[in-house]
Amino acid sequence: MHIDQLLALTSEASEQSAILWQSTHPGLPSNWGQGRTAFGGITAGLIYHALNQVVDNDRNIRAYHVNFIGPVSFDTPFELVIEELRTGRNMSQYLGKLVQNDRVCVCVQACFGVGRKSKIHVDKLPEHNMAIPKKAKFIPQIPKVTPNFFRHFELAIEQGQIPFSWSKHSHYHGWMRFKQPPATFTPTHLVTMIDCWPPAIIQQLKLPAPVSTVSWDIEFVQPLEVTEENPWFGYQVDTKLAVDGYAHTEATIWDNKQRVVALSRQTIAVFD
Ligand SMILES: CCCCCCCCCCCCCCCC(=O)SCCNC(=O)CCNC(=O)[C@H](O)C(C)(C)COP(=O)(O)OP(=O)(O)OC[C@H]1O[C@@H](n2cnc3c(N)ncnc32)[C@H](O)[C@@H]1OP(=O)(O)O
Repeated sequence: MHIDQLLALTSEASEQSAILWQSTHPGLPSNWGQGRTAFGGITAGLIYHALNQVVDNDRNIRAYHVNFIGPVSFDTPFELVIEELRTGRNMSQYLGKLVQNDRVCVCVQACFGVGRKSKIHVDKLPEHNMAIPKKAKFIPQIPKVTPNFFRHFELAIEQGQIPFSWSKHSHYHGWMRFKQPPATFTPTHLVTMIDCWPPAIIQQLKLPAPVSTVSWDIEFVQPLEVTEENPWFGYQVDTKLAVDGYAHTEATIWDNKQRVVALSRQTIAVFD
């Protein structure tokens, strides 16, 4: 099922109180799965989609913190619950939860803010010299090894090796995009897509092993300006530390015009 069809299955947010909204969703098919759970990008993206229904449109997403608390089962309905924690003149902060069978599986704290005039201007954002690819690079679809959700994305890996290849590297450089273009590319699509990269450390494994993102911080440093139907986004990730079964990674995401659109940090649990 295409991402836009999945998003469209979300019910309109019903107001439970002045600060609480709830949407329902009939459940995710297993072809959006990553092992026993739903792909983290789609669950974080669905919460963003629900948030977008209630946030004032004068404010843009600034920071998005996600915790993947427990597995999301396939073909099982869930609720998307949004609570406004505070709205001021400039900023609004929300809590978003994906609740399945009365348990919180994914929890988000999101921070939206209006752009303001400021005398402070610093720009030390990184640049890259990767050329936009003509097409995706081949990644084998191996049953029980390549996660099901992976069929919805295309990657062009420029540096780093494919997962489980006993690589010495702990970084990836490259490009990503949807295999089937979304009707309109929105921040929901960006949130969904960034998580499709293999965690950089799994290229070091000799054999397949379960890996799960447990915590994810995204900072949206500039608003999206999408000018193409299905743009490539640049991605560079490095592992800062991997020890005791946890890896800590830091990534930069560029649009196809070399503008940094997001900075991303993840804590990843590896069960090797
Ligand atoms: C050669 C070419 C290849 C090409 C290939 C290309 C692409 C390759 C891309 C990869 C791309 C991935 C990257 C996506 C990133 C997300 O989308 S991950 C999905 C989002 N994250 C989640 O859903 C995590 C939700 N949280 C949790 O499930 C739990 O809190 C945690 C993180 C597993 C914590 O573990 P815990 O407290 O020990 O929990 P518990 O329920 O007891 O489970 C532990 C067991 O789960 C297993 N487990 C952990 N994660 C999973 C999983 N996803 N599925 C199944 N079992 C799992 C562990 O191995 C462990 O097993 P045992 O050792 O007990 O047998």
